[in-house]
Amino acid sequence: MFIDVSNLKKSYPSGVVITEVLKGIGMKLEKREIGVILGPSGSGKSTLMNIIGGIDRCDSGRVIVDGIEVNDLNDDRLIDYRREHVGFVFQFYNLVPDLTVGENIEVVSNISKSPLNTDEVLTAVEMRDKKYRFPRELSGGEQQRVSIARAIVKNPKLLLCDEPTGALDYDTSRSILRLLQQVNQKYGTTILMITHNAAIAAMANRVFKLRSGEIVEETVNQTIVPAERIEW
Ligand SMILES: Nc1ncnc2c1ncn2[C@@H]1O[C@H](COP(=O)(O)OP(=O)(O)OP(=O)(O)O)[C@@H](O)[C@H]1O
Repeated sequence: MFIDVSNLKKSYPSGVVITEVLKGIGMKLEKREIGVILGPSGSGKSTLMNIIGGIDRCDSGRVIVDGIEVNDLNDDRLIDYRREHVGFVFQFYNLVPDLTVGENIEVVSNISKSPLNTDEVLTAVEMRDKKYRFPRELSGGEQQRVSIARAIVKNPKLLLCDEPTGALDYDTSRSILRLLQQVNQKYGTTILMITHNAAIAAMANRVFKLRSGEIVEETVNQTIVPAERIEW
């Protein structure tokens, strides 16, 4: 099992009370699968993803990613884990405005152990011809393509996407989802994606529905729908 989460709990203090945001989550995802997390706002989706990605820590429970017991890592090892194994894509692209597209990717590849070639990933996301542009010269969809290139250049085992199409229009969203499916197939990257859009679940192997910090439904799709055929 590539991702194996069990009995994961996390609370945050809010004022004088402590709110339990994750109430004993269990979930599994196989290597090379795409998993989608659905759930209403505030249900704990980002918290769960951030703990799997080593951005945040759980209070109790276990998170094992490709044999690495993430919850046991000290701070230095957690940084190494994030740097070597996990790519992140967020709703907002977080590109460095003063660097070109190519440079935005190279800042990551320069600190990676076994990076892919910058031109290769730019070609994979169909942005090779925009290598010398600055982020402000790109559309939202193009910026998201660059942020996906930046996430995959380190050749991560795991790509975590938090509402990757949240700021994009319909057609652009579908092209980004198609790109994520291509990355999954081309590089064998396991992908876990948060979305509000239930239609997107059709492109996933497994779908986890989260409500108030609990997984209330898990679906295994027998047929995976290509992103370009998904409509909403
Ligand atoms: N650092 C934090 N400190 C305190 N409370 C937090 C913190 N991070 C998240 N929370 C709370 O935890 C709950 C779950 O937040 P989370 O961001 O995981 O939900 P979500 O399902 O991803 O929501 P959305 O779809 O709106 O992004 C929310 O009530 C939020 O206010």
